[in-house]
Amino acid sequence: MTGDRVIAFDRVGKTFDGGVRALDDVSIEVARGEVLVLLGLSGSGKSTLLRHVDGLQRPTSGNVAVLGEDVGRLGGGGLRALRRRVGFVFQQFHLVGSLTVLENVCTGALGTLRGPRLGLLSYPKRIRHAALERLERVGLGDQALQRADTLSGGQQQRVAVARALLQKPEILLADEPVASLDPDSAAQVMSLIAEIAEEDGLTVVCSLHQVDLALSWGHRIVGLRSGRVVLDTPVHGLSRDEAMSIYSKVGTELAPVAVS
Ligand SMILES: Nc1ncnc2c1ncn2[C@@H]1O[C@H](COP(=O)(O)OP(=O)(O)OP(=O)(O)O)[C@@H](O)[C@H]1O
Repeated sequence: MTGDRVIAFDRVGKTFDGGVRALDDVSIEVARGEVLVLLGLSGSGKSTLLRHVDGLQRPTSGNVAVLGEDVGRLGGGGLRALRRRVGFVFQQFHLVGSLTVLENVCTGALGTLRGPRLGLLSYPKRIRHAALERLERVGLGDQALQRADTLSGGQQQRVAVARALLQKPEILLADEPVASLDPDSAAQVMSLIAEIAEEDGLTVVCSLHQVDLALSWGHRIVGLRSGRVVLDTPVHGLSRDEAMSIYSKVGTELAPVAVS
């Protein structure tokens, strides 16, 4: 790993109230521009790991460093500043269906604006322009003034990606961003994310359940099982069977593979 590392988990453990050990001794580093895909069974800790990157959750033990900040030690102001540099896309797109597509993208700037906003014109012109530019980038410039709930699922997720990109994040977190989409739309959204990552040098950490998409669009796969890293390897040269073995519930644990 070079000095261009933007995320570093050092022996991170997370135990929730009630005793669930969601992350167990997780150490991973992510380089700038890398597209890292998290794979693992439901409940293996993928969402919990993502939520530690922008401080939505804090480790019980170990250390999380993101963009040079020790996330566990950040206070409210520090966390808000970090979150302006880290975009998040979720499985459920979290758009406001009754608002236009463009206004939904504008809401991505709310963290930088004072006071509430009501209506598209309440956003500064520079924000509206930037939002339209992001929409064009995801291929939805023509739909800017449509209600968000008139779009297909794939289109809505592309709006959510545009919203996440509004603040020019350095890291994009995506928690099962294509789980609700049909295979074609899923491939489109993943290809879009990978393309933008490549063009902007954006670092992406994305959880997926679709191994084929992970192999097509990821640079590297980290496999989690019961909160532990059981596979950490570049996608190049990884077979589908090796990737699928993350999901086997029985048998020996896979040895973590060192990443150069
Ligand atoms: N806030 C919480 N309080 C208590 N337990 C939690 C909390 N969040 C997650 N867990 C538990 O931590 C473990 C890991 O959950 P997590 O959501 O990170 O898994 P996941 O791999 O993202 O699953 P999925 O693929 O279903 O989204 C699970 O056992 C889950 O029930």
